[in-house]
Amino acid sequence: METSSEFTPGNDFSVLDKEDSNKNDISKTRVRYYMLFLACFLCFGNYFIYDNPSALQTQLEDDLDISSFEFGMLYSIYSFPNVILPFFGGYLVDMMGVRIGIFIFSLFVTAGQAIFAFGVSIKSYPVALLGRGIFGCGGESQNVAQSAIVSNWFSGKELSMALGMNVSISRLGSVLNDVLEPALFEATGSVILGLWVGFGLCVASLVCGVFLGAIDKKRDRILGIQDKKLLPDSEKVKLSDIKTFGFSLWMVCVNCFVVYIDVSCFNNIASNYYQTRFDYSTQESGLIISITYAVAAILCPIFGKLVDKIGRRVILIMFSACCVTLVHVLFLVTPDSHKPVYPIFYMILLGLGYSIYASVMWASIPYLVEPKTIGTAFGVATSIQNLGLGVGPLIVGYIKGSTKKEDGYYWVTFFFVMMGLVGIGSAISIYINDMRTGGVLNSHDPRQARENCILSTPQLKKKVDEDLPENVKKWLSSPTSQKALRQSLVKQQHF
Ligand SMILES: C[C@H](NC(=O)[C@@H](N)CCCCN)C(=O)O
Repeated sequence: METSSEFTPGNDFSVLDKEDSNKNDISKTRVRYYMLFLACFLCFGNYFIYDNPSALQTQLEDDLDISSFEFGMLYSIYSFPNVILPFFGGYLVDMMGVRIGIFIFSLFVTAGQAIFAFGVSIKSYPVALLGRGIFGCGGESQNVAQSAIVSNWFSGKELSMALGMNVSISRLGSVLNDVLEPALFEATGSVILGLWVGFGLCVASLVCGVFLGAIDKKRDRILGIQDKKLLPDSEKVKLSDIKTFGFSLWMVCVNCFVVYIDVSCFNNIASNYYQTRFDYSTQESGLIISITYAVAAILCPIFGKLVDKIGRRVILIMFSACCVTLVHVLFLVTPDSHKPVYPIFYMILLGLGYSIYASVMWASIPYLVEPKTIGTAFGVATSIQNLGLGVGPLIVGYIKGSTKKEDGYYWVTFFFVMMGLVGIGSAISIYINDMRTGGVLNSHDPRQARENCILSTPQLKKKVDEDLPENVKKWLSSPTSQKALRQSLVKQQHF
């Protein structure tokens, strides 16, 4: 971690005066729970509409008269731009401020769904595709902005719980889509109503975003946090800040790439997988695959709270990578048969692994980078995740099409096992690096561990010895002053 900030005693003591304004910090009051409630529903519409096509696949293919490949494009056109966009989305969040980001990305999501629903209602595939593309331009970045604003309001002991709540409520959106869309189609015989319900949910999420922004602005005013546009150049986030990202952050990205291939890419093909290998009907397969996200909706906040208490983030990431890999090993050794029960339990295990992973991995990111680059870091991780979600299905499709054993699914499952092993390996490398750099991720108080680690860097010790006047050195030698200094530096986002 760079420790380049100029240390001048005058600045430092005035910094400590800010302690007073922190007494009025509304993020330390009950207001933060209203904030969390709004943040949780910010992406509800997004998750609901993302899987609209899969819930209505047969009907959409009929209505729009499209092939399976063209149907798949409804997802690809969302994913591929997101290899690039969330990175800039995160950068933009850090540069222009999270509030404007939330508003713009939510507009893209809502407008995208309106165009998609309109395209389907006039039976125009190109218009529907355009709508999915516009949704993609905001979908992932909205998620990045959600994580960034929650990380501003919750830290230390509550961050994982808060991010876990986000995933839980968002994934309820996925589950609601699985249940509601087919039911609305049954009731009306048309897919249009369900798509406009999705639009309505996106508008509701947009409204949550507006209120979220208003509360966040109030906090900034109280704390005297400057508008990003007014910050001096040295404080502004630069694209080159990405160079400050350390080994652990990049390994978390590798880990995210492979684990999400194992969870999400498998989920995309799981319906056909269960029908082909285990003879389940379409509806039965749909119900079985919804188990993963339903389990996640229940467990994510629980694991979030647990990890805030016990820390052990890297161990939990390792454990979840093991669960996910075990699921695919079990699929590999399970022979094809007629409606066996045990593969249902595999989905529960996948749900368990995914819940731990989703509530721990994303929440580890803020502790691996400087506070001013949190948005950029979430953006980079999301871009790399989308790279996996973009190429994963192509690799799976290629393997399935070019091998015969178990209808191509044997080697597909083998591929998932390999990805899982890379997940375990990268988690081990994060563990080793974390141990070498102060055990920040595994600590139950990562902020404190990071502060300790920062003040013990050789560069800072050298700076103190060489540059500071005697009276400041004396002041610095007291533990109380050191604690105050550490807290001030972190609050001032010098680190
Ligand atoms: C928490 C995690 N988030 C993501 O995977 C993001 N890429 C957002 C997905 C948004 C869906 N349209 C997750 O959901 O596991």
